[in-house]
Amino acid sequence: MRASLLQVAVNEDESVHSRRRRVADLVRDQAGADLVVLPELWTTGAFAYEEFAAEAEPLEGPTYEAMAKAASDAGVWLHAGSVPERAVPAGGSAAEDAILYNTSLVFSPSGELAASYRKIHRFGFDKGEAVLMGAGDELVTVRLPDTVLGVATCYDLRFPELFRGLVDAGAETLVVPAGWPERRRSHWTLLARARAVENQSFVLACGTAGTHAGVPQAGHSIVVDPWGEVLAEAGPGEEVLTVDFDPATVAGTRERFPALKDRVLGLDRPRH
Ligand SMILES: O=C(O)CCC(=O)C(=O)O
Repeated sequence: MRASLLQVAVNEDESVHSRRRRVADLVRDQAGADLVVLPELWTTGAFAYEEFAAEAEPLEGPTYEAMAKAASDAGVWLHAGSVPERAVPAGGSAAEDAILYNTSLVFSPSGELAASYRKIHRFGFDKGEAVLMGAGDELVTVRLPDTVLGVATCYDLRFPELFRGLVDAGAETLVVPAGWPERRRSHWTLLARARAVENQSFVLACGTAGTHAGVPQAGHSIVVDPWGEVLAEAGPGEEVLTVDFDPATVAGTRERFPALKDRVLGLDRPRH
């Protein structure tokens, strides 16, 4: 299986509109890949908190439309990274009751929406995304012809129980779009490898490059195999990271080294 991770540079000198067009062309250039992956919030930048409300889109907004078309033009599965989604709860009125979510979109090679995922763990503690956006509450997996994707977003990478849930739901390839900052790059690489080893799964983690809102991005998108070996790693700038991998390695690794079978469940609750 061939995957291309598009490590997009998100800089303020490019408008959201131009970047959307540029990224759609980049996706089209990947015809021949099986899966293309984009980063988190690449339209605005993950740290451009002041842009979220202005650039938020309904689920089927301009990014959805551009990415659905790019996926079908290229004939690829596309994890289109995430967008700031503006959602109006049932019974609410559009302007006042809208909630923003950090929502990932996955398209099939015919341009149909195969899945969407609202980021569960919001980053920022008492500011930024954590206060500006709502939290998702559903785990999402996507069945491709040769593997099952489990999807998570950026800060989710720090929460191993989410990934265990994805593995329990059948995931074999964990896809993590991100806007990870350079100052914590060592955590990014370490956590991507840890999630791969402990879940005996491939990890495809795609970050952004460039600097926005004063936050230099880490780049260094990474693909890790179920044994924790790094198959490919990008540098710091905009880059297309292409890797060929065999999804059957997951079943082989889980069979030869069946650590997942030795799990003791319920340890997250006190016993006494
Ligand atoms: O956990 C981190 O260090 C970075 C997380 C982050 O930047 C995000 O989730 O947007």
